[in-house]
Amino acid sequence: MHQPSLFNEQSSDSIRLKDAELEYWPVFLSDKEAGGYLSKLLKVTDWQTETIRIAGVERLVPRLTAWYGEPGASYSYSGVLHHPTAWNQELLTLKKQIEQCCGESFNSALLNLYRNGKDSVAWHSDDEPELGQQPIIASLSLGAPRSFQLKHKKDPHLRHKLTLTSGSLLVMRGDTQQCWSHQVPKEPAVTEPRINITFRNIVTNSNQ
Ligand SMILES: O=C(O)CCC(=O)C(=O)O
Ligand SMILES: [Fe+2]
Repeated sequence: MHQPSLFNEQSSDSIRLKDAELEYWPVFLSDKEAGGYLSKLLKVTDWQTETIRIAGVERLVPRLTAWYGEPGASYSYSGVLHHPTAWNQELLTLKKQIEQCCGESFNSALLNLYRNGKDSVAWHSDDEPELGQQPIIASLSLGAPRSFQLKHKKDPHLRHKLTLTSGSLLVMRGDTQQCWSHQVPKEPAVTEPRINITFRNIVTNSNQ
């Protein structure tokens, strides 16, 4: 289904999956705009190397991460509490554009840098209590196209795969996080970097 958006010229596709609400804008930003943001954010972002503990063993997370947002939008993942870095101009501009497009507001963003195809994110859902009951997550991709896979938690044969291209926007709503997991698998043939930014709304004392 191809629907023109009310707010910009780009059109979005609804991805029809049981127990999920997914909307995909293949060209939210032009190639040129996306390339500009990619090179700027590669440079200015406060990239961190995180560790996670799996079965008692500390391991490096196979990507770099950064957490931005309003003061107070703290978020714990992998057992660590993250305080946000203040928004920069690029992220504020993107946040505004995305908010207008999808009619939601966000107070924080998680940035992931996949340096090449050896970097990845394993199966998970973004269902931390700080994100509220039915989290709305807007995921912007810049750089190398990567595969994004979804798997139904109760019906694991139900799967879906899409390629997130540079400048694309994927919005996940409703029961998507509760009912589905997602991952970005390793793709050894990919040599170029990719940044993914997920805009999120952390429930804080002032906005609940
Ligand atoms: O890189 C992506 O497309 C997804 C990242 C992701 O799932 C996350 O940050 O929670
Ligand atoms: Fe995620």
